[in-house]
Amino acid sequence: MKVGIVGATGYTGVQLVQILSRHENAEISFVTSQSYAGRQLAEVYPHLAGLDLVLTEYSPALLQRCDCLFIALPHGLSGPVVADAREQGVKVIDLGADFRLDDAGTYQQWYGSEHSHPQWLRQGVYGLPEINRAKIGNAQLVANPGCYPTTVLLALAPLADKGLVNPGSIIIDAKSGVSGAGRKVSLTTHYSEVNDSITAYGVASHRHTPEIEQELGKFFNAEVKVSFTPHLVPMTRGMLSTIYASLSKTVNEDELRAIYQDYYQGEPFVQLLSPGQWPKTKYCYGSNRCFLNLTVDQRTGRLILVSCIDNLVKGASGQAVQNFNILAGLPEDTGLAGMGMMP
Ligand SMILES: NC(=O)C1=CN([C@@H]2O[C@H](COP(=O)(O)OP(=O)(O)OC[C@H]3O[C@@H](n4cnc5c(N)ncnc54)[C@H](OP(=O)(O)O)[C@@H]3O)[C@@H](O)[C@H]2O)C=CC1
Ligand SMILES: CC(=O)N[C@@H](CCC(=O)OP(=O)(O)O)C(=O)O
Repeated sequence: MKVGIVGATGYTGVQLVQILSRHENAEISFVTSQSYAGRQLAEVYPHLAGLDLVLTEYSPALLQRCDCLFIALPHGLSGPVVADAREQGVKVIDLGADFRLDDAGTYQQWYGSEHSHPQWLRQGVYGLPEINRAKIGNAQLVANPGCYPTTVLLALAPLADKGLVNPGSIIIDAKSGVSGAGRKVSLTTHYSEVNDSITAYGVASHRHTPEIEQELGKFFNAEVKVSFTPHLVPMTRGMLSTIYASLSKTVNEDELRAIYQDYYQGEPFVQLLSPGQWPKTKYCYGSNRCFLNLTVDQRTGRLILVSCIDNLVKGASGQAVQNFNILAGLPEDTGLAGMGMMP
C-alpha cells in the first residue's frame, strides 16, 4: 500500500517514517512539512542517512499518490486534511486528538475551541486494536488514541469488561517522558526546566481525561469519572501509569491474573508480567509493547495496576502502524516485531 505522512518532521512523524520505511507492505509516497519543504528528511534528521525522502508542503493533490494517509499534526489542524482525504476516498489514521471524542461539546469544553468538522466525530473509530479491532477493520477514519489513555485503557479493559472495578473509584497517577510534548521548543520542556526535576501538570484539567472517561464508559454503559494526574519526568521516551481502584466484588490475585491472561491471550503487544515484577519504561523503549502488572493491597483491599509503554511507539506511531496493518488485512505485527532496548 502507498502511504503518505503529513507532519513527518515531528517526533511521531519521524517515528512513523522509521517504522514504515522497513515495513514490507508499505511504500512511503510523500512526507510533508511546512518549515522544511524542499529539504531531504535525512538532512533534518541525520540518523535517517540513506533514506531518500524529500519533504513537501501539504496539498490535497498529494492524496492521489496514497491509499492511506497518516496525519501527525498538532491537535486542531487535522480537520481540513481529513476532509480532503475523505473526498478522495483515502483512508486516514490521525495520530492527533481531533477525532477521538464522540461529542463536539466535550471537545470544545476540553480543547477550548469549536471543532472544525463535527460531522466526522462519530465516524472516527477509536484505534485501540486490543479493544476495537473489529471496528477498525472497516474504518475510513481511525482516531489513534492518546498515549496516556493507551496505558490506562489497556490496564483496565479486562476488569471493566467484566464489571469488576467500581467505575467511580479510579485514580490514575501517570508519568511521561518529555518527547510526549513533541519537538517544538517550550519553556516547560526545555532542559534546565525538566532535568533533575519532576512536576505534575494539567491537574484536574488534562484533555486526556474525557478520552479515558469516554472509552471506559463504553464498557460500563454508564458515565465514568476518573481522577487523572499526569507528571513530566526527566527522560526522553516512556510513559508509566499507576492506577488505583476498588473492586466491585472480592476477587483474589490469582483469579485477576487469569482474567488478564485470558483477555490478552494471543495479543502480541500486551504482556502481563510475573507476580512481583513491575513494569519499567525501559522494557518497551523503542517497541510497540505494553507491560502490565497488578496486585491487591491486602491492607486496603484496593487494586493497584501498573502499565507502561513507549509514548512514541505504542502511544503513537507503532499503534498507528498496528491500525494500518488491520486496515490492510495484514498480520498486526507486520513491521512492529522489534523488542525494547535494555539497559
Ligand atoms: N509525542 C507523543 O508522544 C505523542 C503525540 N501525539 C500526537 O501526535 C501529533 C503529533 O505530535 P508530535 O509528533 O509529538 O508533534 P511535533 O510538534 O513533534 O510535530 C508536529 C508536526 O506538525 C507540523 N506542524 C506544526 N505546526 C503546523 C502547522 N501550523 N501547519 C502544518 N504543519 C504543522 C510540524 O512540521 P514543520 O515544523 O516541519 O512544519 C511537525 O512535522 C499531535 O497531535 C500529538 O498530540 C499522540 C500520542 C503521543
Ligand atoms: C509530556 C506531554 O506534554 N504529553 C502530552 C501528551 C501527548 C499526547 O498523547 O497527545 P495527544 O492527545 O495530543 O495525542 C500532553 O500532556 O499534552
